[in-house]
Amino acid sequence: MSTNCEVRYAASTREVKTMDTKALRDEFLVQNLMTKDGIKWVYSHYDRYMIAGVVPVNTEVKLEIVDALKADFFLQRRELGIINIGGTGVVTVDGTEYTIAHKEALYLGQGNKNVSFSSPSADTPAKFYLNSTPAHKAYPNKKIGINDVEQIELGAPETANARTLRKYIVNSVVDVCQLQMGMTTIKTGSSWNTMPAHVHDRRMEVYFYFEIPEDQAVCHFMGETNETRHIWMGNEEAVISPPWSIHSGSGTSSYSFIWGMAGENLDYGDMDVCPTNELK
Ligand SMILES: O=C(O)C(=O)C[C@H](O)C(=O)CO
Ligand SMILES: [Zn+2]
Repeated sequence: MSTNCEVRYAASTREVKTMDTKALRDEFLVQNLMTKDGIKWVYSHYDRYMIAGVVPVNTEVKLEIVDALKADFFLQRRELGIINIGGTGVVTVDGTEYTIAHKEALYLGQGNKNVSFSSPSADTPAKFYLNSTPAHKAYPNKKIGINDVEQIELGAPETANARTLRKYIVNSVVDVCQLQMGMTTIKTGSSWNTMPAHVHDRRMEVYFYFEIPEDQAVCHFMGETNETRHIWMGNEEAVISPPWSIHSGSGTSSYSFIWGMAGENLDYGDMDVCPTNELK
């Protein structure tokens, strides 16, 4: 079993304007996240947000401390959101087992010491997507089943942005310090997520794209509204969105993504919408 952690520093708007394709991808794109029998973390200096994937197949995978945290245990000063995009899995937290089915979630508050991930079936392993943020208070752990999520329909076929947005870890569903997570699925025939685009300088965000067919891709848009950039993304890849950046995408097929964010407030609706015809 292995745990590793890559640290990504925060880039400024001035720096990003000068980046070529490789530099942009190295800075913001996160590939090969879903690690079999191990955990790969990316620690972003934007709001000290941590992103990981774990696919327990043959062994139980422990949530191990990483050096970047300089803590006694992983959740000593952090909270953790977990969404399972694979087969049914089990998360064991200080002796309590939570069975997490496909597209169910678990919130773990600050202070939990022993956390591990396992799959009842190696043929259909769980695929846990993990986001973690600094926490100042210990809120109770909570499983979020499919009936607990807040679901809203957005967009329309006429504007190719019809999609279903599901809020899993938001403060109207579960008490949190700063973490918010949810899932958006684009309807067949539509391609755009988060269009009209928005910026929320109060919060950074991370998108994890999945359910992209093998031979298809999503073009993710980022940057300032008058200086946008794009990153082509494949299945089960994540992209870091700085607080000053738009985050939107258009796929060559339908797809889903998990959004996660943290920062100044817990107000999901706090967004500055960018008029579509003013994007450059
Ligand atoms: O499709 C959308 O719109 C989204 O999923 C938007 C994200 O939830 C978001 O950017 C929240 O700030
Ligand atoms: Zn956003």
